[in-house]
Amino acid sequence: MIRFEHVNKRYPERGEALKDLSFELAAGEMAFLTGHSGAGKSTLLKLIGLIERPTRGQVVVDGRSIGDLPRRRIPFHRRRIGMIFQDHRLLNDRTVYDNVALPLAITGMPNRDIGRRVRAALDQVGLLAFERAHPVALSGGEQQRVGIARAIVGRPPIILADEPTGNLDPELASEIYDLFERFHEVGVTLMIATHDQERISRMAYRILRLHQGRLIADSGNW
Ligand SMILES: Nc1ncnc2c1ncn2[C@@H]1O[C@H](COP(=O)(O)OP(=O)(O)OP(=O)(O)O)[C@@H](O)[C@H]1O
Repeated sequence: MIRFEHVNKRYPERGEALKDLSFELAAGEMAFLTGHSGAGKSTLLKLIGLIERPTRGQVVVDGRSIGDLPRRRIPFHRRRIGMIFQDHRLLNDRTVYDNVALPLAITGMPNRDIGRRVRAALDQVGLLAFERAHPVALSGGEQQRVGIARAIVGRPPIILADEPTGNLDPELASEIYDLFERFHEVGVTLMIATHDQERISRMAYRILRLHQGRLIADSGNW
């Protein structure tokens, strides 16, 4: 589903963020990505989402090398990926409904279909009652779940999460990880970047560990 082949990423002003990175994530697999701050976790996720492009090597998603994907194909590629960020990046002047509807609205989907999809996504994250609320009126955990609803509303086969629970207390974080496991159970491919060592060792999924841009451990290959 996702394959890195000898990938390097160099930021002109900072040097190499990823070095000779190779791994493969199978369809339906759930994996954690960990490592110190600055190890390259966000960069790796950005390469999959085509927010950044590799300097060398290939990133293959769904059997297609995305490095040379024409600009006009990028929106279609991104629609297959739900991205979740630590700071959830919600629009505070829009309702919860509008925030979740946004990725569908820009595809030109009819409003009736959008309504059905948005309510299904909000139901999955347990926020159906909040569709008219504004994000500021919600708790941190609820806001994060709105961000998750927005990521899944297009039913992407891949979910990438970058420190999705960094600002949440352990109980709220557990709720978010329960959700990820539910997505995993229905066949979504997930990669979750986190510093939360205690949780990832307890949850017993594959762990990819970066250190200074190199993959230094991969429990899937042990
Ligand atoms: N847009 C950018 N421009 C220049 N350098 C960058 C950019 N993004 C990341 N870097 C650099 O690349 C390296 C890897 O950063 P990255 O954000 O991928 O690490 P990370 O493991 O996600 O860190 P954290 O856990 O702190 O989020 C760091 O040295 C960082 O300063």
